[in-house]
Amino acid sequence: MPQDRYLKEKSVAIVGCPFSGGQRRSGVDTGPNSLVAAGLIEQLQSLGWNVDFEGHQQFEGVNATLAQDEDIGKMKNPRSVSSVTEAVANTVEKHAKAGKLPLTLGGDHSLALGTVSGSLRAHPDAALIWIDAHADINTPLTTPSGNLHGCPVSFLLGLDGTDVEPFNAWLPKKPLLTPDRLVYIGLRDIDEGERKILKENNIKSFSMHHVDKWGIGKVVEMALDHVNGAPGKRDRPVHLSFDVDALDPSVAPSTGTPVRGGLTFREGHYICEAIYETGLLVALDLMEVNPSLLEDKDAKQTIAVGCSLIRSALGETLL
Ligand SMILES: NC(=[NH2+])NCCC[C@H](N)C(=O)O
Ligand SMILES: [Mn+2]
Ligand SMILES: [Mn+2]
Repeated sequence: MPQDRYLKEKSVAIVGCPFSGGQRRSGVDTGPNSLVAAGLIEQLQSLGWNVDFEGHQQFEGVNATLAQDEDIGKMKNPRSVSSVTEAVANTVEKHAKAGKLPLTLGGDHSLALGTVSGSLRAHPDAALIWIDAHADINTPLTTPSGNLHGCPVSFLLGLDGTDVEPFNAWLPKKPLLTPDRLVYIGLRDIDEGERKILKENNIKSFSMHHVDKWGIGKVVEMALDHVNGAPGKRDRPVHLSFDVDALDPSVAPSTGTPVRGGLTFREGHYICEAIYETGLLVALDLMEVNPSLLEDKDAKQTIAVGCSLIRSALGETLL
């Protein structure tokens, strides 16, 4: 049993975020409730975790804001995304500083601007491991869609174009994250502007090509080596942000932006297991589960996979 080095006790705080304003398909806001209704709390308790859950986040007034949230430049719903992510940052920071592991359930991936900000306030040296088909590193200038779920990482790094209203009212002037503490696994759909950003900032990225070439075991090892030094020397806290669309659509079909050629069921779970084994995990996001897409059986399958990824990241093993 690995030691959870940065946690005061074996406590997980569930931060359910019923929010969909970072993209344009409705239903992803019902993800958190579906995961909890599928028995997630009981499952984590049986793994020996204290589970702290006081109901999903309320996001006071967000529906009214969403209804009249005019674009700023290319950004869609900027005020809603900004106020929600600011609130999530405060919640995640509070739990992390209390020595608990915040588990954020999305909702769309724009929420990670909040979760990672919160983690980094509590653990300034933390590394970010981003599992996704997409890099979500567009800036307000490069975004082809205007959807802010494609942009959270650029804000975390403080890239050109991210010093914009309303976000600059709460994001720090000096970014909390540096490119050397970020690594991607699972990429297979990135935009032209993102490709340039990844290159220019030297951001370590393992695409599906690399997973095929080296296998998932080696890829996770290299990812940890990059953000966290060689085994034995690893001590940086890790924030794991998992977009369920990293998995192949045959495994996790109910998500807003599926891309074929993704991680298998086992590859996805292996990543979670290996990161748990480091004992360094301090926060986990499970994002982009959208149960309203497709048929009921696809939704059920995606929710079940979401729960089992979370269990693996929180220590479930076979033997
Ligand atoms: N979190 C996600 N599913 N992101 C998809 C982003 C898609 C595209 N790169 C965009 O910026 O619009
Ligand atoms: Mn994605
Ligand atoms: Mn994503």
